Amino acid sequence: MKNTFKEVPNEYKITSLVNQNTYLVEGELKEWKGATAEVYSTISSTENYQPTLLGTVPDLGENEALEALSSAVKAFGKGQGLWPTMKVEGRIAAMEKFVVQMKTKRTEIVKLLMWEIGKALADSEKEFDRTIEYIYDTIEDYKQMDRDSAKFQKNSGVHAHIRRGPLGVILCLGPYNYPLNETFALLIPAIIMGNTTVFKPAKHGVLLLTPLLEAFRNSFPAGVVNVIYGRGRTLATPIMKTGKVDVLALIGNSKSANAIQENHPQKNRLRLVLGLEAKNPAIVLEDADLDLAINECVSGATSFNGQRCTALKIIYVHENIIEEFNKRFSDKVDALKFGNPWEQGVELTPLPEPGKTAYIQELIDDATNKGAKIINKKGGETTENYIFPSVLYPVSKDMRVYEEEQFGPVTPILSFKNIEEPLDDMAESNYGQQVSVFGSDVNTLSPLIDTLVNLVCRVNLNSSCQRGPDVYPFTGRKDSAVGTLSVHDALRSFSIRTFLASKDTDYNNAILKELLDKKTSNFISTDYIL
Ligand SMILES: O=C[C@H](O)COP(=O)(O)O
Repeated sequence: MKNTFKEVPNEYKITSLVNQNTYLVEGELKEWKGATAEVYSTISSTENYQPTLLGTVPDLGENEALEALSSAVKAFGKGQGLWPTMKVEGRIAAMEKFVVQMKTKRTEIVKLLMWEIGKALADSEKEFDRTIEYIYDTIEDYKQMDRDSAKFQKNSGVHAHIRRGPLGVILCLGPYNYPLNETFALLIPAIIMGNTTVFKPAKHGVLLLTPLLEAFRNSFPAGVVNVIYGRGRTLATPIMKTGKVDVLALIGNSKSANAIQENHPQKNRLRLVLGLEAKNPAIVLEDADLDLAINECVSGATSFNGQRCTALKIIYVHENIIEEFNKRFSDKVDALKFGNPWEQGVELTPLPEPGKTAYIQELIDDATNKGAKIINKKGGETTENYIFPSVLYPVSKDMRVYEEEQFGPVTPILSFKNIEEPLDDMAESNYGQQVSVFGSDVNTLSPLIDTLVNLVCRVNLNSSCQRGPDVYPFTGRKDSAVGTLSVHDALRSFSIRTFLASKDTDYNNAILKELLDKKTSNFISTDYIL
């Protein structure tokens, strides 16, 4: 593939470096005078290819990691802190103050999203807007929490008033592919539920948080949000070793999650909220609408270059339609447009991880050495920062691309004769997030869907896999997830149901009435007196 360099339009040029020289602890943006790490984009600003320097971030060490932890521990204050005891209205006001400021940073953040992780303009804007919506929806859901779910023994002689309480100190680690939206899918519900947090952004997609640090600082009480920069393990290891982290919230891979949680001295006490790998399959049945199936499979496998945990990472096609499917799928992949994120109609964009093209090439070499072919014409063509999507067929179980989560532009295809073949593979897989099934006969689909829901957590009928809308539960079986995210579920994942109980006497009832009449009580009131 030719180098497709095009002059960067003025509005998207990097005119000044983002030199982030502070980190956020105890409500203070502390100046850092030690070592820094340079942040590069794999997108070139010049015709002769070279990565573009975007700025620097502090390369913090153990002392600063522990300082951030102490700040969060102090803010939680053994349950007595200002934030965990604050009334619902106070927390909502703080979150609203934050989101109002965040909205003013859209242009700046969208531009950094494009440069830092190569996300196309329209998708970067979508990520920003989706995150704003996520915050507002979270606030609304928080107001309504538990109003429809409390059940207590009637006529027990005891009144119960329910609330959701915080869990304590949360260590949050976000992913590079959604450095804003998925990171905030952890951080926002964790904060609003009254927890205090230490947050380390991903290596790519780190500078785009700079415009938000002041908003974090001035919206929440000191120590509620602490933001540190540096290498994940260097910072997370000493933090976990203290045993003072109550929840590890991470979106990334299970290897990192395991290594980090291992350091906690009382692992049984540590709660986990994890979004991990997936290998979501598409199953294309013989009677599928092929136009629809191919369109959905191409976008499902290639959007954001396959760097989505929800991407279609393996495709099973019935043997009677495999030839036609492969031909049309490959042609459609070859027609995808590669370019810089701000280019009109761009569908494939530079990969932010410099080593990614080599890894994808390894998977391709391994598969082709074992008998698969690259069946699309442009498959495997490279530039300095990209490798064009390869469509591999026939893929077998001894190939790495069958097993590994490629998280990049390569799509393995297998054919099947009996539906038990893909179903058995799914049952044996280490993952269990979602599946897409394409077909039209309800008599076939109905029992199939009944089985699929036992293997994964979301079945997409005649459509590709995705996380949204963000109010839907987002989780997975086996190594794909621990806990559930989404607007509604994350509030529950980051809290515990607690209640105030009192014997049904005139004396208690008088006190309760006064307590609950206070509009700002964290306890949901009379609805729950049974
Ligand atoms: O990387 C995993 C994301 O949760 C994918 O989200 P998405 O389906 O909205 O692209």
